[in-house]
Amino acid sequence: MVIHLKDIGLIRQGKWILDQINWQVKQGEHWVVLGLNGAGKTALLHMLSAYHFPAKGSIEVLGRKFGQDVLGEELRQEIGLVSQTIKSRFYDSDSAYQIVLSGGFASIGLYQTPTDDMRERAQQLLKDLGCFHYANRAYYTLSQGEKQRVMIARALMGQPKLLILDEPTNGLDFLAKETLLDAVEQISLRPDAPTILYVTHHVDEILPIFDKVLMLKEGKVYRSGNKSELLTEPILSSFFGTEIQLTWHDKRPQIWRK
Ligand SMILES: Nc1ncnc2c1ncn2[C@@H]1O[C@H](COP(=O)(O)OP(=O)(O)OP(=O)(O)O)[C@@H](O)[C@H]1O
Repeated sequence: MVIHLKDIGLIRQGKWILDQINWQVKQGEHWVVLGLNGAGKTALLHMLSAYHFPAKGSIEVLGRKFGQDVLGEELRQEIGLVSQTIKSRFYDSDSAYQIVLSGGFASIGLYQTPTDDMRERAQQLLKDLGCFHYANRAYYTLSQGEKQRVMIARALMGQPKLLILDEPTNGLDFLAKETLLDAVEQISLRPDAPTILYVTHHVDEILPIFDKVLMLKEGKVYRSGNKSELLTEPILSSFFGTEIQLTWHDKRPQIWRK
């Protein structure tokens, strides 16, 4: 089991921002976590990465039980997390290559000397993610879409078992978004592919590689399970609280308000 949450509740400032969360992610599955603003998606991800501890329930991630096993840094080395919060912590003057390399040490900034293997791996990842031609450019000179792909390459550097992408297409134009989604698809085909959790509020970003969907609403699991059963007009309409029309193009869903 990659993730096992049993009746999880998380309190912030006296309020249950997550409650009664039951969720199991098995090896080989790729999940989309779908929810509107404020649904609790980021809180859930931070909990999975042991930045937050639940007030109730039990949680196991990558075979580690929270509260029993040693956690924190050790667990985070096995998780590749791409989120706005992480992105804003990088030193702007570092090159794309240095930032990817730093992923091998799970550090912000490069303080240790990378091995030849690490350099080779970083270069290969930059190529795989289509970032090689700007590898030596300072991070701050990159566009949002370029930065985002560098962040994903960095997250893969530590050969994570779990890759969490938190709204990775935020601020990207149509083409940059599609390029990034192509990259996500490619990652799922790698021989060392991690389990991917893709967090979004955009239904059209649910790629065919994602078979499973966790629908979060107001801190609770609205529904979770197979995409084919959950992405229907009645379920999406009641989830979003408005009449939804759903169509599929190339195995990707699109929705409109009726
Ligand atoms: N430290 C905190 N103190 C109080 N409330 C919090 C705290 N952190 C989060 N919340 C609240 O918990 C709820 C869930 O927040 P969260 O950031 O997880 O939502 P989200 O689904 O990621 O939303 P978005 O799509 O807008 O990023 C929100 O109502 C938020 O205001």
